[in-house]
Amino acid sequence: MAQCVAVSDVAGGSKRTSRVRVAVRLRPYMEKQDEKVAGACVRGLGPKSLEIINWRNSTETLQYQFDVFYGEQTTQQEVFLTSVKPILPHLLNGQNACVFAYGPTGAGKTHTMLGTQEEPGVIPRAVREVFRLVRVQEKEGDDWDYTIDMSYLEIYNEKVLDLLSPSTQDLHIREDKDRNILIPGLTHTSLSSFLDFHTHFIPASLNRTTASTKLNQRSSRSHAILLIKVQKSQRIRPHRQQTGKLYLVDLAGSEDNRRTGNQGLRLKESGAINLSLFTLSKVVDSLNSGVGRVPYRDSKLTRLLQDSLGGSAHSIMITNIAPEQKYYFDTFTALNFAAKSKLIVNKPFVRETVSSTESGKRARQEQGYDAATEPQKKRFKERQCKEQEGNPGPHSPVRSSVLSRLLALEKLMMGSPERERLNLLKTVAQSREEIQKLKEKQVELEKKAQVYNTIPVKQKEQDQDIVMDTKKGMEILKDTGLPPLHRKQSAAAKPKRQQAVVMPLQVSQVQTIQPCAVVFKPSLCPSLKQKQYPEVVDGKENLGKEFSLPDTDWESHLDTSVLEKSREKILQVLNSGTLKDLKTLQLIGDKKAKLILGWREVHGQFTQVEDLQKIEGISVKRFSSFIKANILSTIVK
Ligand SMILES: Nc1ncnc2c1ncn2[C@@H]1O[C@H](COP(=O)(O)OP(=O)(O)OP(=O)(O)O)[C@@H](O)[C@H]1O
Repeated sequence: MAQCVAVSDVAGGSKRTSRVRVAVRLRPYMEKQDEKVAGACVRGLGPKSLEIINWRNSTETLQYQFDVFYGEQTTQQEVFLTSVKPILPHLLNGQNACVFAYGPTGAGKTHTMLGTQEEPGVIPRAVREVFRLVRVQEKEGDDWDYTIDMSYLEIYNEKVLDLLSPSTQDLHIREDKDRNILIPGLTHTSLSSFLDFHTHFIPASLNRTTASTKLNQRSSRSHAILLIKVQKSQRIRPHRQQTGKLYLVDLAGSEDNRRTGNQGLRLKESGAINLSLFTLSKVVDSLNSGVGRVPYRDSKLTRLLQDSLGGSAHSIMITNIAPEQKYYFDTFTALNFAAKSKLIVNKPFVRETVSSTESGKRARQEQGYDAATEPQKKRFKERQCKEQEGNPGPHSPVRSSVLSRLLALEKLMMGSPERERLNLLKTVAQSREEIQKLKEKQVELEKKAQVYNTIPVKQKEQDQDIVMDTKKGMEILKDTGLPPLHRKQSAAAKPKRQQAVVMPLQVSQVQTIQPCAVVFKPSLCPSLKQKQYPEVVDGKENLGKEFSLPDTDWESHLDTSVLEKSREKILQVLNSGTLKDLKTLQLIGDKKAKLILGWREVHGQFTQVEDLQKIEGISVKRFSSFIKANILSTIVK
């Protein structure tokens, strides 16, 4: 019978828990030219900390503390030596270990895990080290026989596919009565050396589903999980057996479909990728809070990683991030996810079996799943090694005292709720002030324009000359395409662009929709001014209140640049707004705002405002009311 023995019981030492170590790796800038122009949005502060601009308030930065921070210059060897090598000896003691690379697409996960021939990554280095450790044990002549085997699978579009025996068959994930996770039919290939591993791994890697997206020429479209199993069997009585499993996981990247340019199948793949990563984050949340059911079953990925997260494994998560401004929100999300994962506590335990009739029977049953595909296993059968799945039992309950200590730490790290609230209030107050100033400026300019209309033509011409004299004025006149009088007004009325750059870190400031100085088509100006638009109650879905311009051609009355600007602003709020920001949009109430946040979490950013129609309950008609209400409210305020 399988016995779970706590490490402390085996070693006789003090009770220890092992938490998931979290490392963050920043990849170098890919385009040096871009680096000079835009600058990085994130930077390291020390060997464990980094900072990123706070998008809510660009005068602040958010600082994060992790177990390790690897800057752009960090080599593959340093990553391996400091984060991965230390956990590998546990495999030879019947414990599990897991290394997984997380992060947005194109941030360097595959580089970290697989690397290149010149710069091999974690996978080849770790497998080589496992063989070295086993050889050392064998040389020392202990009482154990060791065997090493591998399985390699990918989760593509929520299907589990065998990469060692490629087929389109979706393998089922089963759980036995001891809550071990099994995959009947998955190939287990015995390995005799590192070279042997290479022979099987390289062609299998080519079976992995990759495709080109706008952001990454060879983007991984699946989660790849390599499983290395070390089994040891005692030669003498009582013939104990231990199994240690090493999971090496290259997760597919979280994707922002606006930037990946995904469509059709790519979009579907992306949906599956984001959904499983979303579930992964829910699992992490649930483990951290220590309450409720942990939703491992909600995705294949989390089901397979069940014993690596919150379970028995010694885990390290390497979060890969990119420095470019265009990755800002992906980086921000990845860092927050990583900060959550840091709070998980794993309690390692040894999986040990004592050879008996019962265990022998069970081992034969499990072997039945994959014996046909393993000719090399015969070599090891000579050593009379019976396979025993080494999956751990139910995940150890996270100790509440540790959790509360860690949660308190998180609170400190992320800033207290009070502080957050004050910051939000400050932002709202600043926005209101800005709106007020813009309104005043607009009134003032309208007055000037009226006075201007009463000035004799000659005087107007002189004034125009003044504008035309300056280069800037020339550009403005050219841009607006309006008669001189209007042009002059619009040029002056253009709101000062808010400084978006904070040196040395830079980020574009996200603004909630604010009234801006707008350019009406001349014919529309008087009519718009006369119209009375109903106030839409802030944060409520006022479906009954419609603007009185006709539904169909209202856009044709507006200048295209104004329309574009308004749409851009709406899109910006949709993609970056908080729940509160979203509720400032016309016709978006609490429910819709939450649906938008949920959609964003799963699918990434909206490519265009029309994407809103993909959200449940937003029909074509409702969308057209939404767009009309929001554009017009921006203009009329
Ligand atoms: N630390 C690094 N040093 C040098 N180049 C790197 C580093 N990290 C990533 N790169 C390069 O950046 C590009 C994207 O990296 P990679 O393919 O590993 O990203 P990814 O996160 O795995 O993306 P996806 O999820 O789309 O597969 C590759 O050309 C890779 O060689």
